[in-house]
Amino acid sequence: MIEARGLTKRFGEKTAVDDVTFTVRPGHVTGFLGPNGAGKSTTMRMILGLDRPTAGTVTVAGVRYSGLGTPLREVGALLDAKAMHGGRTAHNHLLLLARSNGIPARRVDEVLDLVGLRSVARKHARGFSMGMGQRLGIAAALLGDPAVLMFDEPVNGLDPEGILWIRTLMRSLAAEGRTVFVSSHLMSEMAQTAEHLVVIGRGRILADTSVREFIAANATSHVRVRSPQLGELGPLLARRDWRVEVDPDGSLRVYGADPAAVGDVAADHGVRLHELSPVQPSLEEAFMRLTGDTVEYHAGGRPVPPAPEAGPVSTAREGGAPPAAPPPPEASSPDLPPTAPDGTWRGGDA
Ligand SMILES: Nc1ncnc2c1ncn2[C@@H]1O[C@H](COP(=O)(O)OP(=O)(O)OP(=O)(O)O)[C@@H](O)[C@H]1O
Repeated sequence: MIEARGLTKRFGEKTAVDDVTFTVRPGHVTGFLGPNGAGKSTTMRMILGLDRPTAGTVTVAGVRYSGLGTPLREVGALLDAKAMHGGRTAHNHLLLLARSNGIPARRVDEVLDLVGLRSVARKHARGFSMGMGQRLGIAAALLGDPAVLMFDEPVNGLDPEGILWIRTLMRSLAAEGRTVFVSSHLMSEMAQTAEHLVVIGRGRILADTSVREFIAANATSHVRVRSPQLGELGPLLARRDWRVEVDPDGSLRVYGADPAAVGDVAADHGVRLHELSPVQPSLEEAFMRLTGDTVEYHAGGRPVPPAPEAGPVSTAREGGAPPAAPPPPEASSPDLPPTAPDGTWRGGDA
């Protein structure tokens, strides 16, 4: 268990972590999400005693990191896989760590086996690929067989096989009853790995909830519709109590309706459909919606799709408007009547 209470870190004028309180529980993978600069690494560094909190406390198994006699036996962490001594062999690197934490030398071979590095155990780590470096970092984290594990961006730079391996490993470590806390920018990956989320933005907790509840609270399902007669169909759908948006590829998103109801409207008016499919919201969509106005570093890219006006938003939201609506379709098809500036249809008069 990791417990942060009122945890705060200021670097001069900059408040990197701002009065953060959360608990990471054993038995499932907890994802730690936030835009760049949100305060994830600083929080993890404070958990590991690498940064001293300006205020508040954080404990592992009820004890501050500095109070842990043999820390590797309590908490294993992968913060920066490149931070190891490249001049040592993988075996020696782990052996030194084991000795300084009172861990028997035989455990080195066990973890090398576990991460698949046994065959390169006597090679210098400086010659390792990114994936091998990550595996060695994970071997170090597992060395003391700790009940608490933390991984900062563990799948960074890994190939699909490596990503799958880490996902399976994290889930099995959690299934053994360990506390697994992992940060990542890869939403699709987190959606498959984590059951619980702690979301941070500009140093503050934005959400602390299950993945399922997080998606339900911050994004809404819709029906995707493609038709060669969108010019007729769009206004017909918009006359209902549904919100209809046009995607850049010319398909429609219908919020508030189920596919059967949309299909019935089309059939009643003799409109042909080429696609009618329910779309479940993704973790990425929910994350972008919740954190959109906490992002510190923006690229000039396409804004996130909006959820319906009446759609639920997280009660943990710090305030401020949801992210901007998408622009109208770039190239208007002859079959598409004009849309409103927010990309929605104005029903009733087309
Ligand atoms: N040693 C430091 N000195 C000054 N500012 C710092 C220091 N470390 C972090 N910061 C600032 O604190 C904020 C939080 O940084 P942090 O690295 O914790 O964010 P993060 O969520 O891990 O970001 P990323 O996803 O980009 O890794 C940022 O604005 C960062 O510039």
